[in-house]
Amino acid sequence: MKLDAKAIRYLTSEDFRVLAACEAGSRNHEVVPTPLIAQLSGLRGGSGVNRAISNLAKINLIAKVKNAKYDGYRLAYGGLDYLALHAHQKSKVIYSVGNQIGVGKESDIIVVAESTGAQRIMKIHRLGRISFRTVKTNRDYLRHRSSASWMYMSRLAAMKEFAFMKALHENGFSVPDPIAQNRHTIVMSLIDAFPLRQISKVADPAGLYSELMNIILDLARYGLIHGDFNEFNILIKEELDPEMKGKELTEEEEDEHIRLVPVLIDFPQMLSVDHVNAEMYFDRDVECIKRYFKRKFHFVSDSKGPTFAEARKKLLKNPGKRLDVEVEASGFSRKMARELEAYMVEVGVKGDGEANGSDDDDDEDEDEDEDEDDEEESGSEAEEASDAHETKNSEDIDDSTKRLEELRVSGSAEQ
Ligand SMILES: Nc1ncnc2c1ncn2[C@@H]1O[C@H](COP(=O)(O)OP(=O)(O)OP(=O)(O)O)[C@@H](O)[C@H]1O
Repeated sequence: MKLDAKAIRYLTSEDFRVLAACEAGSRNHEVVPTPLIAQLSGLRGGSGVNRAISNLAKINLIAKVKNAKYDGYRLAYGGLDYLALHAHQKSKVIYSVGNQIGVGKESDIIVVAESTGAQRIMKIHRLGRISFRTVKTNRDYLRHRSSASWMYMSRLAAMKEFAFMKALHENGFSVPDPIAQNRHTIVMSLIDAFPLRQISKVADPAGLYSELMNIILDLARYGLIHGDFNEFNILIKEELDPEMKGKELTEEEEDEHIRLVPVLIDFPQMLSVDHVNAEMYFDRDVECIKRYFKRKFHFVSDSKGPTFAEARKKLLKNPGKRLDVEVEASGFSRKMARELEAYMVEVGVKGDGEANGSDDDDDEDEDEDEDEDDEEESGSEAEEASDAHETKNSEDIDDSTKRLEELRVSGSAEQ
């Protein structure tokens, strides 16, 4: 399921039309019959369609399936990736594709660039990765689309993440710039930073801790709970104090004037403060930071940390700014939110459900082991991070710049 963009250059506009036809057909066909693909592609003459089909199947963008009644094809993950990439390329959001820098449980994180060479991040949502076989297919939200559900759920996750990132960005929260969304992908600015998980020393843990708690409270003031507020989803940017910029500083002076700026990422599980379990999610976000600071930085705050009641009070003092309501109105409807949530709870995506519960336990064990080494800080947290949370390092990104694959599509000029 890894994205390999190399073959995109050799696809013609005809190939893309057939691929799009396969996508369209799979909305209501488990296996899309070959004649329907031909019809939906709008291409006249069978030979072109057949050539395109065999091309696409050869590079695994579609897969042949023999049904009891007829032969046909289904769109593979790679096919959906190419359709999304092609769309981003046509709208000039992406010009080339570089390294994969992160593999989450439900996403791939890839460095891409626009034509000027400026780097961006593309996040490909892959909700089907935690096999749909674990999901009972008699669920309402899957009943009519059992094979297309990975596509649908991944698209919902991307839509939701983009809508929230946009709302947060517009309201001054420190999040990546949302650039575009297509199908199951979003494109955002690249944050040159490490996840909190990889930061081994913090000069002022109390300061960073209270900043993070303030973010949780600010979100609630805008009607929102992150729902997965943890050391993987908080990137820490190092910024020089504005008044020191442009001055010649020694390394020590520079260290003294560096500020740690948290940038929040990963929003598919965000929820409203009106959610039935809002308090539980709010408390879990707070607890997660408390626990992490204790374990990692041996920091325990004097205060108990914010409560949901306090957050509510803040919200009442600042009525009118409800991003949960704004996002709903912007197109990510309540029905979509429910469908995505039902899926996430069922398969244990994010903080929910049993599957994730056991993950948390694993993480706990792993971190306890780490604790023993903590006195002699190894500084190699990145290597210790689990595969599920493989993360950025600057070398990967530099390396990626050198190896960007251009996305020129042979037929694209005609379109
Ligand atoms: N805009 C960005 N700039 C730089 N790095 C990023 C960006 N977005 C994501 N990353 C990197 O990719 C990693 C995974 O991203 P993210 O948490 O959004 O994916 P995920 O699939 O939800 O992960 P998981 O479910 O495993 O937590 C992050 O920890 C971060 O290191």
